Amino acid sequence: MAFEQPSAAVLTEGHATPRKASVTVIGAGAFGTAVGVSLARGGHAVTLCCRTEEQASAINAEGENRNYFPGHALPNTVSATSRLEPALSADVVCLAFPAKQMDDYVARFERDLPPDAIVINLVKGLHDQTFTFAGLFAQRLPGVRYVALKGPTFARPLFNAEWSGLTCGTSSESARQVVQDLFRGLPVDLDHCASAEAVDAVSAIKNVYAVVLGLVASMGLTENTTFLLISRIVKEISIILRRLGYDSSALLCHCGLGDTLLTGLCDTSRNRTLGFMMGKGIPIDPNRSGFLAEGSRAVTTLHRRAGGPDTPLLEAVQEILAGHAQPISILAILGGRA
Ligand SMILES: NC(=O)C1=CN([C@@H]2O[C@H](COP(=O)(O)OP(=O)(O)OC[C@H]3O[C@@H](n4cnc5c(N)ncnc54)[C@H](OP(=O)(O)O)[C@@H]3O)[C@@H](O)[C@H]2O)C=CC1
Ligand SMILES: O=C(CO)COP(=O)(O)O
Repeated sequence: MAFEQPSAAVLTEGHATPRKASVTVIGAGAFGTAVGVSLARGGHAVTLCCRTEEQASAINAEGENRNYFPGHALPNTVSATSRLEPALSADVVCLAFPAKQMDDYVARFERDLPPDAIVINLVKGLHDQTFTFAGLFAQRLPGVRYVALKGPTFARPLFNAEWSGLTCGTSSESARQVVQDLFRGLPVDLDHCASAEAVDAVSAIKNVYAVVLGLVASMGLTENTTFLLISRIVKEISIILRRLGYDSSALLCHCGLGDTLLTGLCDTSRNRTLGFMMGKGIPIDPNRSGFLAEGSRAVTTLHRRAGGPDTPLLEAVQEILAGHAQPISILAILGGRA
């Protein structure tokens, strides 16, 4: 599928009338495809960067991403490639791959990404050394205008153009403007947080607590107990954000409470499903292909950096996910006081 790339550097600071942008989305999975399709509907030219040439060729030949959205035609301004380097000169580069791949991609960005690029990070995870990906980019790619774009947004409803909310976490005013221009006219409500670190942190932390809610749901608890748990989860998340020195107002943005509830309460969530299946004693490999439950990985970093006696749910889920405690042990926490 061929299309004309719009000229480079369109959405620049101070531009009076936003023009259409070229957007690269790295990761042609569920969320990368959904975001790419949304932006294409807004008139932008989108390149999906696939892991394999086989997938890229199939998308270009068939006009659909049959691995993730079979039977759904992609807009003709979406194309696919497996060649990363040329795609990095787009106006905007979106990241939508598993968190564990971030170090590899950052190494490639150091080599091939324009130093003042705009990077929109959709990945929800933590980094062993810098904790947030915002911190990683600040350290390794300091010229890059980094945006953490996270929200209560399952891929399929976004793909289906249902109204969704996203938080634009960035300290760059020009990048914020670009994100607003990108989503103009689309069914996406954007709110803003000046701390990309806080947005990154909260969107990874909520995955861990979605596992907790899945565990407890598997034990058939009532509404009261579920919402007691939610109340305690919100307290733990705010304790963690304060302890790490992040702006806890991110909890009130779409990426905070909204995503904690979406992921923790909806069966579509992979993180909640992981907890639910563990609670039921059904063996599940959180690393198996096609089931990306980021909370299972983030929990170790989160626990090491922010765990303490005042975060007993985090302590419990870390032990359970590490195989050191039985899922039922989560119930012992519910009677305690924060
Ligand atoms: N910002 C937001 O609101 C949201 C963010 N997310 C986050 O986005 C990220 C991606 O999630 P999602 O799209 O749902 O996941 P999927 O599993 O649907 O897609 C993952 C993508 O990453 C690729 N991938 C898998 N393994 C590797 C690897 N080793 N190296 C390079 N690429 C790889 C996959 O390629 P292949 O198909 O070849 O396996 C696929 O393109 C996650 O961090 C998730 O938490 C998810 C939903 C909402
Ligand atoms: O982050 C998500 C929705 O906002 C997706 O949640 P899961 O990764 O748990 O499926």
